[in-house]
Amino acid sequence: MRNFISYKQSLEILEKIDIKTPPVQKMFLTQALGYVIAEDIVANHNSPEFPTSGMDGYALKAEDLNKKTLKVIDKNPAGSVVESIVTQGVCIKTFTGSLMPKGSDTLIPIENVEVNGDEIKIIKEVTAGFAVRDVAENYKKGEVLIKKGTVIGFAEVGVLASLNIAQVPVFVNPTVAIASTGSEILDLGQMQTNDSQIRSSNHLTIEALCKKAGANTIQMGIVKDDINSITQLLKTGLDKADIVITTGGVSVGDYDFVQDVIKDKLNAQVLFHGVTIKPGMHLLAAIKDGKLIIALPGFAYSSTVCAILYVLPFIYKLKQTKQSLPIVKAKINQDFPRRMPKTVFTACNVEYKDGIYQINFDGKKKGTSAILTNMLENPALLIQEDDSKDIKAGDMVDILLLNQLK
Ligand SMILES: Nc1nc2c(c(=O)[nH]1)N[C@H]1C(S)=C(S)[C@@H](COP(=O)(O)OP(=O)(O)OC[C@H]3O[C@@H](n4cnc5c(N)ncnc54)[C@H](O)[C@@H]3O)O[C@H]1N2
Ligand code: MOO
Repeated sequence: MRNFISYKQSLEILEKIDIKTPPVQKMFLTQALGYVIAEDIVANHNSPEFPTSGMDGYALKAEDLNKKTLKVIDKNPAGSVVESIVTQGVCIKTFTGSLMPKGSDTLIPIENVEVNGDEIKIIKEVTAGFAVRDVAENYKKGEVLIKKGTVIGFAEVGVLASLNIAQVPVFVNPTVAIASTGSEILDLGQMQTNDSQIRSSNHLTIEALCKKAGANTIQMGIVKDDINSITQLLKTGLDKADIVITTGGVSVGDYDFVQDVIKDKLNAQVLFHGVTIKPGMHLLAAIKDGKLIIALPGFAYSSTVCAILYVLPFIYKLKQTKQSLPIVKAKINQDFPRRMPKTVFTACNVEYKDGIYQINFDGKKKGTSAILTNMLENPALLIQEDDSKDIKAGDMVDILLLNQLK
């Protein structure tokens, strides 16, 4: 007899799994986008190192701001260091990004002066210290700029570049092996020989989700409902990957062999088999030699939802990030009664309007868990917890933003 557990319990079990810290590798900065930084990144210098001009203009002493005219004694282009010194009554033409010349403390922009030969007349005053970028305005030597566990995005790339870190220490990404089981499913391009055969989408949907989450993937393709083939496939997956995912063959049919293979052939430790969620009630999670096996149901919507709910958070965990699923509040446009004592995930459309997320079910198809097309365009999943009440139009509800999955 299957011992069903709640969604919450199933998440707790996966959260408790002890995992080894992944190895660290050095990655060229240009290749490091999306990887997870394996060390705190500390500034090894002040930025800027010296007072620097933030505008094009004339560097002078603040005490000279009330002088009628000032003599321009030199030019100070960005990229070179001017030797001349600003003394009383003189200024140096200085540009955005140039170091402030010695003796100066204020930059008067070119728009604020009239130029007559080698003299300037101030026509609009500025305050003392104007347009001078202070030492360490951007960051200070010794400051932790990027914390270990951060996913490298565009801003991290820029900050690492400004620190001249060409090789970034990152964690090796986890590897996920994916296979779909079923004697009725065909891979891309495979010849159809009878009417009951359908194209497999699951192995490719899940590969795409895992790749998006930054995992390396091993696509193992399709295998028939045959105990030996499934056993062999799972063994190969366990050899090569940190997580092995299968789809199909986990419910109660005569040909649902995946569970038997996991339990009896591999002698894996089953963490749970059966969760009170819709879709995905037959989901099975097991551990073998420190590797996680997740056997998802065959239906396309079920396997996709369950991969999002279970596989992605486990990838985040293996990657050592604090990433989590993008769950936010949204306003629902219709009543939505509670249908069953399960945690239910229903596809809806989401838009951000009038400062809040709003959901509706326009054009969403009703039927079995086979309907993957409900996840096209601007989809989200409405989450109804197992102990939740009937939802009323206008209520704020929890949704999972599918287009913001990382
Ligand atoms: N008597 C019962 N029958 C079923 C139950 C049940 O409790 N009692 N549960 C239903 C639910 S809920 C689900 S979910 C499915 C899960 O079954 P399996 O995981 O064993 O999956 P299959 O039977 O292999 O396939 C289900 C369905 O999905 C299609 N499929 C399979 N693989 C793919 C693929 N790679 N890409 C696209 N579509 C796929 C397959 O043809 C079936 O139509 O069981 C219910 N039955
Ligand atoms: O468990 Mo199934 O995934 O509900 O359709």
